[in-house]
Parts: sequence; structure tokens; C-alpha cells
Amino acid sequence: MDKPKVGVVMGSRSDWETMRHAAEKLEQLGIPHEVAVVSAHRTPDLLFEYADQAAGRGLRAIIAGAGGAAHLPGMLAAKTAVPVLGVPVQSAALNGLDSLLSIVQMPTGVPVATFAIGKAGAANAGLFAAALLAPEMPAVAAALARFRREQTDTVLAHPDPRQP
Ligand SMILES: Nc1c(C(=O)O)ncn1[C@@H]1O[C@H](COP(=O)(O)O)[C@@H](O)[C@H]1O
Repeated sequence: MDKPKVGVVMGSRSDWETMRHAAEKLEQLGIPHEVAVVSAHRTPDLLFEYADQAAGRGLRAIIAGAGGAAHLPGMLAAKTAVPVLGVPVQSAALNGLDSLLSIVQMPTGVPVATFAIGKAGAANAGLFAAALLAPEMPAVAAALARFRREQTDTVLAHPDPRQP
């Protein structure tokens, strides 16, 4: 098994229904990745350990999803220079606006690349990680180019929205 290049982490198992869309894109594009629940609130020591070891283990990006008071992506970014891609998970109380604002409003000096709320954001975070890796992984570059071509072809093949 290839060493993981991307870590997909989330604050709770309940986030998997959203975050699986990131993992599926990585799988589809042939990117070795790992998946784990890591929480700034519930497992703070594990969070620090994960961040401390990320670069040394060869991770080139961390996709971090969390909902509500979504501190996970920002805390990871505080502890590692590995790029953190933050995915706001849709919350029950505030529809994910709380998650989005918690992730996007980072102080200067500690960036988190923030994606859209929910599964579209998760999928795009997976695609963005692929774009980060493409220059050093020709097979990923080719898979990404193929994905985009097929996406375009699908739209062009069905230009009339009245037709099924
Ligand atoms: N935002 C965070 C963090 C964190 O930021 O570290 N850890 C868990 N959570 C979030 O709490 C929500 C509810 O979690 P439960 O469903 O387990 O109660 C989840 O969306 C999770 O991401």
C-alpha cells in the first residue's frame, strides 16, 4: 500500500456522510489517502499528535471537516505547515453557517483554505487536493484532466434541459 498523501479528518463519525465525498474523489483519482476522526474538542491530544506528525509521514494536504464550532481545521493549521483544506459540515441548528464562519475567519498568518458547506465543498476539497498533487504525480494529473473532460462532455451531451 502506498503511503497516504492526503489525510481526511473530521470532528465526528457523524460527519462521514459529508466527508465521504472528499474521500470518494481521492479514491476516483487514485490518490493514496487515510481517513480518521480527530476532534479539537474531544481528542485534543490526538489532534496535536496528528498535526505534529503530518509532514513527517508524507501528507501533502489535510482535508478537515467539522460542524458547528468547527475549530478542527484552524487548530490543525496552527500546528502544521501542511496545507489544510477546511470543509464546513452542515449543522442542524444553523445549517452550517456557524461551521463556515468558524473555519473561514482565520487570523492573519494561519491560513485555512475554506470550501463550501456540505458535500459539494467536500468533493471540491478532494479535487483541490488532487490539483495540489498533480505537478508531482503524473497519474493524478492525467486522472484529473480526464475527470474534467468527462464533466464537460456530460454537460455538452445534454444541452436541452427539457430532455431527460
Ligand atoms: N466541530 C467539531 C469538532 C472540532 O472542531 O474539533 N469536534 C467535533 N465537532 C463537531 O461536532 C458536531 C456534532 O458531533 P456529534 O454528531 O458527534 O455530536 C460534528 O459536526 C463535529 O464535526
